[in-house]
Amino acid sequence: MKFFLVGASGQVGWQLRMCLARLGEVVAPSREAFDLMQPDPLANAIRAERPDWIINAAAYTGVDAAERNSDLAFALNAEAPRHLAVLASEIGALLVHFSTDYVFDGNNDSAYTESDPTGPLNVYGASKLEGERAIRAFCEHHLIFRTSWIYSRRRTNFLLTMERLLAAKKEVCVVCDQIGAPTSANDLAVATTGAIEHIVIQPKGSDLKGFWGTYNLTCSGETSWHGFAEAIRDRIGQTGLARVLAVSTREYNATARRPQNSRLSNEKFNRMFGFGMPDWQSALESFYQNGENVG
Ligand SMILES: NC(=O)C1=CN([C@@H]2O[C@H](COP(=O)(O)OP(=O)(O)OC[C@H]3O[C@@H](n4cnc5c(N)ncnc54)[C@H](OP(=O)(O)O)[C@@H]3O)[C@@H](O)[C@H]2O)C=CC1
Ligand SMILES: Cc1cn([C@H]2C[C@H](O)[C@@H](COP(=O)(O)OP(=O)(O)O[C@H]3O[C@@H](C)C(=O)[C@@H](O)[C@H]3O)O2)c(=O)[nH]c1=O
Ligand SMILES: [Mg+2]
Repeated sequence: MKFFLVGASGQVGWQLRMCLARLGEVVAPSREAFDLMQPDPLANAIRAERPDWIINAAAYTGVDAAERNSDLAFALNAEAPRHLAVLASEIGALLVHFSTDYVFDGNNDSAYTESDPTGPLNVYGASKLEGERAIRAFCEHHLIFRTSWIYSRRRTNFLLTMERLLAAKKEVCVVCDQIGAPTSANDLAVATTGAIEHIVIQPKGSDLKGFWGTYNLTCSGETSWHGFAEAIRDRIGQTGLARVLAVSTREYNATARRPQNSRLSNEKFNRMFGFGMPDWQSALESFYQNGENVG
């Protein structure tokens, strides 16, 4: 089995490259080999490789920056997935794509299910929603995993920002009124690989139709960004770290609006694939105890 992985240098892509190798050959060209903004070289590379699966872990993930770089966000998060979906259909490949809690407006009282109405509050969320729609429209055999609050040792993420601020400052102000589930890139890659494996091992001739579609996929449980920051501080366990002060979304006043409720129900994924993600606290514990890429 052959996987063509786009975005292998990102948080999720990096972990996927290692996890997917368990199931088959992973072709993961570097950014130098192609740019998602130029669809032709990428299409040629994919046609030449003829992968069984195309995995898209690339995206424009700067949430605040997207507010002023809307064209770039839509090019990478909506146009590029559309090209990949058309191509996947053309060569008969199966397509895996990732989306976000930020497709929702956050006004729900309970955890979002896959069929709840969307309503992005920011450009990043709107561009990701358009990417989802393109994939559904152009490639029937797809898996879209909506995840949230990803952290890893790579690139930029809230955990790395907190580690830096906690060591450098006396006080760090963090919003306490946005609720969601921190999710380790490693756990997400393990679960994605497990889902693919579950499909691949279905008896020959099985109808796979029921598997295709959109799934929430996050660590289980919930906290606020403030709760996450406190947990990070506790896990670091050094003395002399900054205090974590709770502030409201209004007080923090970020550039982009973000949903108050980012909770995603994982019930559909757990039911369809027969396993689930760890809770966010034990995932964070394992991240600090064991590092990434174990187990
Ligand atoms: N980060 C998060 O908290 C969350 C992320 N997601 C989604 O999960 C997926 C993975 O996110 P994450 O791992 O954090 O992303 P990262 O920002 O860590 O990585 C982005 C990847 O996209 C690649 N990329 C960006 N622009 C281009 C381009 N023009 N051509 C080719 N490749 C490009 C980057 O390559 P390069 O190294 O060359 O820049 C990198 O490999 C995305 O779909 C994201 O929307 C969903 C919810 C939460
Ligand atoms: C750095 C920082 C952020 N915050 C707030 C701002 C915001 O409401 C929240 C998170 O801020 P960040 O900018 O770190 O994270 P953000 O870029 O909003 O993270 C999002 O990224 C995209 C890609 C996703 O898909 C989402 O699931 C989510 O992970 O925490 C503080 O309150 N204090 C701080 O010191
Ligand atoms: Mg950010």
